[in-house]
Amino acid sequence: MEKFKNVIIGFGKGGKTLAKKLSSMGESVLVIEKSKKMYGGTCINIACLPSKNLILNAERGVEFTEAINTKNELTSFLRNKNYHMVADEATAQVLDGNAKFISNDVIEITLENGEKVQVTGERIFINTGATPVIPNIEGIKESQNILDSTAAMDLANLPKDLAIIGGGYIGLEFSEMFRKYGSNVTVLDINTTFLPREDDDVAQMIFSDLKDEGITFELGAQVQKITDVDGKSVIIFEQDGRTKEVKVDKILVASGRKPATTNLGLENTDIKVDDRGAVVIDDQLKTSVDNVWAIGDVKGGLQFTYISLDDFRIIMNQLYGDNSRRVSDRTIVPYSVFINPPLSNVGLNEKQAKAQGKSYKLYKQLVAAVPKARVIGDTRGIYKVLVDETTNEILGATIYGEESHEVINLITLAMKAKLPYTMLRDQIYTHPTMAEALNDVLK
Ligand SMILES: Cc1cc2nc3c(=O)[nH]c(=O)nc-3n(C[C@H](O)[C@H](O)[C@H](O)COP(=O)(O)OP(=O)(O)OC[C@H]3O[C@@H](n4cnc5c(N)ncnc54)[C@H](O)[C@@H]3O)c2cc1C
Ligand SMILES: NC(=O)c1ccc[n+]([C@@H]2O[C@H](COP(=O)([O-])OP(=O)(O)OC[C@H]3O[C@@H](n4cnc5c(N)ncnc54)[C@H](O)[C@@H]3O)[C@@H](O)[C@H]2O)c1
Repeated sequence: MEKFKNVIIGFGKGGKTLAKKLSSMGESVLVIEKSKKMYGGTCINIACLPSKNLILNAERGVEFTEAINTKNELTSFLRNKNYHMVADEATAQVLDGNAKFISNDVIEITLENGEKVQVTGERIFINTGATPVIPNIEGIKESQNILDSTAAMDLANLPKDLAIIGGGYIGLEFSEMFRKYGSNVTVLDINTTFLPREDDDVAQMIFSDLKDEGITFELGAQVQKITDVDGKSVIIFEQDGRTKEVKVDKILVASGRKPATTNLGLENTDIKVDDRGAVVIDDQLKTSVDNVWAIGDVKGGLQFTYISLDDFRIIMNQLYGDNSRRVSDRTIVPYSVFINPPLSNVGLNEKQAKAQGKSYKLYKQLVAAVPKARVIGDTRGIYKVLVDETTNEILGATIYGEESHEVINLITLAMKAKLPYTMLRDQIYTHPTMAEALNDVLK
């Protein structure tokens, strides 16, 4: 049985970065990836980058099938680049196959031709990502019109009528994207509140803007049954005690993603998983077995590419650094939902600050007051920044507005560096930019 210093299961963000780093240091590294179409992992092939490319091209008015072709060219370029980034290292190897633990330190790989090989690793890293949750709805398995986000980005034709089950990250980003390409879109969410974690005023603005774009929302919708009729699908759902239905060409299921641990053979090991199937880790990403770590979505918690990348940093710091990094020191994590304009957040919003009993000063301003928003021609949205009354440090910010996905990183930096909010207020910014709004917002 071949032994490697490092075995990485799954070509995910953290894993590939680790593979590149460790092999460039001369260590032997084996990366096992079950699909040739997934070299480089989820983000570049079927998630962040293709979806944002499609979202942008929808904004630019590109026709749907042309946009899908452009997206395919992009992913194929990135896949090839990512493969070579690892495989071209002298001490690294990429093996195509499905990996499964058969003991704490032995992994069996089923190759494409059905042949099985076993390897062992001095260190093993699980980086298998997450897969869509398919809710238990009558008829969902039988319907020919069900899509996950991957299939939705590979459609040959634009669906005239599209339903989306789930109004979270994927549901919102895809609803707007398909609407812009020309589909009639209905979003069904089981929750009665739209974006329940966001402040009510922000959620209300987004809700009204998306509805103005022509998207239909059915909140508090309990989907009961899906039936295919003449090539279309009828979705029956309960809402406020009434039975309703919607007939569509395709149904995108976007009701969450769960850690990819099924069929990984973890039952053959002492690696613990929680009741949601996530690999249980300690504060340094170690599993319950010595020398086995988990990276990225597979360990549960926040599902973002940049979290997987930061997992890589924690592991490198442990193996070759001063061993100071911990998962629990990752307290300031921003996010952006790439609707248009984007919604971005870092730290506490008002709802959370109130729930925690924090006293805060609130600075807020409508995007309409920002010159750059006029230049862009989209004045929708709001800036909200919460400041600690005693320390003057920023507790959190929500920006719904053009380029918020860039501006939020500036605020994140200020929070991380524990800068007083006055530093951002009095900063010299280039003009015209959305960032310069902080001069006025924080007054
Ligand atoms: C549509 C969509 C849009 C998203 N947009 C964003 C965004 O804008 N920004 C953001 O930060 N995040 C976004 N995310 C989330 C982001 O994609 C994930 O958090 C991130 O890709 C997780 O990376 P990872 O390192 O956990 O592993 P992944 O990149 O998921 O890699 C796991 C790899 O393991 C392989 N694998 C699985 N099981 C096995 C096995 N048994 N043997 C061998 N190989 C195996 C898989 O084929 C896969 O290539 C999005 C997700 C989706 C679905
Ligand atoms: N911009 C980004 O960073 C980005 C973009 C896309 C995805 N992602 C990541 O991918 C993950 C998965 O995205 P997602 O949108 O699938 O999950 P999500 O958790 O964001 O949203 C799931 C939604 O589905 C609803 N839901 C659940 N079960 C339902 C049911 N039976 N019927 C109707 N509605 C139901 C929930 O109420 C929720 O609103 C996210 O958690 C996020 O971390 C990130």
